[in-house]
Amino acid sequence: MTATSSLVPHPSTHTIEVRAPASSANLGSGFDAVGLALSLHTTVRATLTERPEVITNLPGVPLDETNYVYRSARLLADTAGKPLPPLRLEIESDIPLARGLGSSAAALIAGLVAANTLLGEPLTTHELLDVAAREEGHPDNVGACLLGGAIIATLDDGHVEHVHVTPPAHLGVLLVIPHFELLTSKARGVLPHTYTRADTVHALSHAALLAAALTTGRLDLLHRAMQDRLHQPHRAPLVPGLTTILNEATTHGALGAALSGAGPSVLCFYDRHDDPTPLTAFLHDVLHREHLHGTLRDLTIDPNGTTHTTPPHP
Ligand SMILES: Nc1ncnc2c1ncn2[C@@H]1O[C@H](COP(=O)(O)OP(=O)(O)OP(=O)(O)O)[C@@H](O)[C@H]1O
Ligand SMILES: N[C@@H](CCO)C(=O)O
Repeated sequence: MTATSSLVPHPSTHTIEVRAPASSANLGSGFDAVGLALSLHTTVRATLTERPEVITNLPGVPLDETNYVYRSARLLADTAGKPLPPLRLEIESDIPLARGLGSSAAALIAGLVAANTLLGEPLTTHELLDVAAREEGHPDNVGACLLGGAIIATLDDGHVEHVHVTPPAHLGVLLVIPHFELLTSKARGVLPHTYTRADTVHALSHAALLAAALTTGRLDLLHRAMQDRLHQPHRAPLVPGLTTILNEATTHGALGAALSGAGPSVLCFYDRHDDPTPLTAFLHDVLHREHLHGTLRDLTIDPNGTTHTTPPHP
């Protein structure tokens, strides 16, 4: 069922509920190229209405049309060349903001998908991915959020090419989520503008190995493949405990460790066939030693990506 061009809502399509997952970008060496969808979610219920309205459980985000979800819906309408009718947005999220877990990508994708559905699906899924990647500047978080599982992607001239990977079911994800925010803009601001040839060769060889490890399910390669010199060493001063976790997590049972996205969360992969107790004890110990308040979460990989449903009409 499509919305009419006069935007008079059809009773069955005037509300749409979109569920978008969290994501962890980079996985070490896949800077701006690799993303993994995780089992935390932002849910947006969007309704065509008389006046713009935003309701949310998130602290500190705008409650008007400047809200990022609303701006994303407008971006979709502008890209499709259609007017956006006033929306009521009910946003609920358990993705903590500015922790390297793709909260902004989930907000962006949820707004794009909600508006695309309400306006009669003018854009294909791949076009949505292109719009989202152009908006964020990189395809890693938005690709994983939209498609689920893991994504390996490039962004050239505004267009994404990607390979979608379903990681093995026994790949476990432990996350240290510090109780402080780190804006992506700040964590990108500390990165150098140029790199040596040695660092460039290190980066491309490890990113290639990471892509191969993910696509073939070679979990034994993750630790080596996730090694990175492009961003993590430069961001380490912003994230207490990061260097210790990167250097020592595998000796406590991790398959590999990385800064999650732009941080400050830190991700450890582990094998669900193994007992994670030594790894969780180590991570708690790092938090304690660094006097860092944070939460340890054992998450699963979201295989579905962003989904939408039309709730029953009251
Ligand atoms: N559901 C939402 N509604 C409105 N604004 C949001 C929402 N989710 C995120 N944002 C905005 O995005 C900002 C966080 O974006 P930022 O890119 O810095 O971090 P992140 O996406 O959580 O982490 P990363 O990109 O490293 O994975 C928040 O401070 C807030 O302004
Ligand atoms: N690839 C991005 C993810 C955060 O948006 C970065 O590390 O800056």
